[in-house]
This record gives sequence, structure tokens and C-alpha cells, in this order.
Amino acid sequence: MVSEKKTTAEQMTGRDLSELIKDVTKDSHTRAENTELMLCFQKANVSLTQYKLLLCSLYKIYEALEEALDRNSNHPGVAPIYFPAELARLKTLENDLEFFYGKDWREKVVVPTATKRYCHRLRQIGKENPEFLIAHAYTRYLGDLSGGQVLGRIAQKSLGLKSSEGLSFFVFPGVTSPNLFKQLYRSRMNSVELTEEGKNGVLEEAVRAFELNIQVFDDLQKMVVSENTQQKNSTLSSLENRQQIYASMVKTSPLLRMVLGLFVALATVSMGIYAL
Ligand code: HEM
Repeated sequence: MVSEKKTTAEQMTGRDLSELIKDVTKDSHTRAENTELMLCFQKANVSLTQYKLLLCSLYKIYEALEEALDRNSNHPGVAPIYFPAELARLKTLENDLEFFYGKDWREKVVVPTATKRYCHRLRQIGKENPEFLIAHAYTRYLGDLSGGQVLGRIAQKSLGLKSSEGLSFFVFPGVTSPNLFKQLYRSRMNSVELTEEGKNGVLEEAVRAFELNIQVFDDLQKMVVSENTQQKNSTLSSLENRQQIYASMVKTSPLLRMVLGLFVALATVSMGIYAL
């Protein structure tokens, strides 16, 4: 289920991890780009609800990812790709959430089941297979430094935000050139010593990481649809309530009925005079 594109031992021989990981996640990347949420971004059609819900989930995901990376920063499978000063996103997400939700944002963070599942997996491998964190760090950070940069500009335009308020997640002050940094990151990934089994494990984990992201985007989109439906229903029901109140007022008050009758008669006569 996890390995979408099996990489044979022959195909793997002599190839760097950074090349292999890009190869095995190619189809997953296309699927992630084509989720409804990501398509909304690409069409510059992101609503504030969508963006705020995405920030909540990213906050929980980076909290779990960065906790696991920090705890394993000396592990030989993690140390070479550990770049907290350049990459850490947790603080930026806290700032953005405070901007949108206010001081008590922590009480307002809501996430779907898929996000909880993703965080659970991150905590689990942090304890059991820290070298698999390479796959998750690659999927998130290199994605943020690639398509993520365009998504930030689109979000700013879609939401009509001034400056970078609410968008610090997309800004990497410690990375002067995303392309150069990605090259360095790839070379560090390639320097990690892994057995064939370990390498395969990382590749499978990368496909899983994309899958977990896709599930989060799909769940978030369902939440957005259900929030919009709830809002529509509550607008409709308040309209219905108002209509019922007017109707019962007319029914119960003879005076009001008389005034309304007089008003209708006057309007009819005025229209008649106007027509002459
Ligand atoms: C609107 C959605 C997206 C667009 C337009 C987009 C676009 C891109 C582009 C243009 C690149 C650079 C490709 C290259 O250098 O060859 C890239 C790389 C990457 N993207 Fe995305 N992306 C999107 C969504 C995602 C998502 C959702 C993830 C992961 C959850 C992701 C993960 C990555 C990764 C890991 C890379 C680095 C690939 C590598 O160099 O090995 N992307 N993306």
C-alpha cells in the first residue's frame, strides 16, 4: 500500500538517496498537487477558513516533527539534516495563528483525524526509527522551500493580506537562496550512512509522508465544506425564523393587519394614479 513505485535493488544501486526519494515520490507529489485544497491555492481561490484550518494542522504537524528532530538531533540518521536555525517552522506558525485567532489561539486550534494520525506516526518513528525522520523532514521542508514559496505569495493575494502578516510560515530568514540550500540539504541527505534495508525504509516512509499529507488536505477540505454548509443553514434558519416572526405578528395583531392592509391599498391607488 505504502510503496507506490517499487524501487528494485538494481535501480537503487549507486544512486543517491536524494535522487531516489524524488523518484519514488514523483506520483505522490502529483497527487498532492491535485488535491482540492492545493488546487484552490493554485487557482488563487483560498478562503480565510481554508487557510486558518491549514495553519492549525501545520502547527500540530510541525510541533510533532520538530519535537522528534530535536530529541534525535545527535542520532547519526538525523544529525546531518538537522537545521533548526534555518528551517524550524513552529514559532512562525505560532505567530501566524496568533495573528488570525488572537491571543487565545491555543484554545481555538482544531484539527481533523488525519492530522492526528500524521502526528502519531511522527512521534512513533521519533522513538522507534529516528532515521525515517529524514523522509518526513524532506517532504515538508523541501516542499516549503519549493512550491511553498509560490503558495505563500498566492495566499497573500487571495486573502488580501498586507505585508507578510499572517504569512511568516512561508518566510525563511535563515535561507538566503532556497535553491542553494536545497542542494546543501540533498548532499547532507546523501551523506547519511544507511544499509539497503534502511534506505528502502526511508523511501517507503517518504511515500507514506506524502500520503499522510494528502489525507490531511482531504480531511481539511471536508471540514471547510461542512463549516460552509453549517453557516449557510444557520443563515437560512435565521431568515426562516424572521419570516415566521413577521407572519405570526401579522396573524396575532389585528391593528398591524389593518395598517398593512391600508398600506397595500394606498400603494395600489398611487400606482394607478401614476399609470394615468
Ligand atoms: C500546489 C501544490 C504544489 C506545487 C505547485 C508544488 C510545486 C513544486 C515545485 C515547482 C517543486 C520544484 C521541483 C524541482 O525542483 O524539480 C517542488 C518540489 C517539491 N515539492 Fe512540491 N508542490 C506542491 C505541493 C507539494 C506538497 C503538498 C508537498 C508535500 C507535502 C510537496 C513536496 C515537495 C518536495 C519534497 C519537493 C522537493 C523535490 C526534490 O527536489 O527532491 N509539494 N514542488
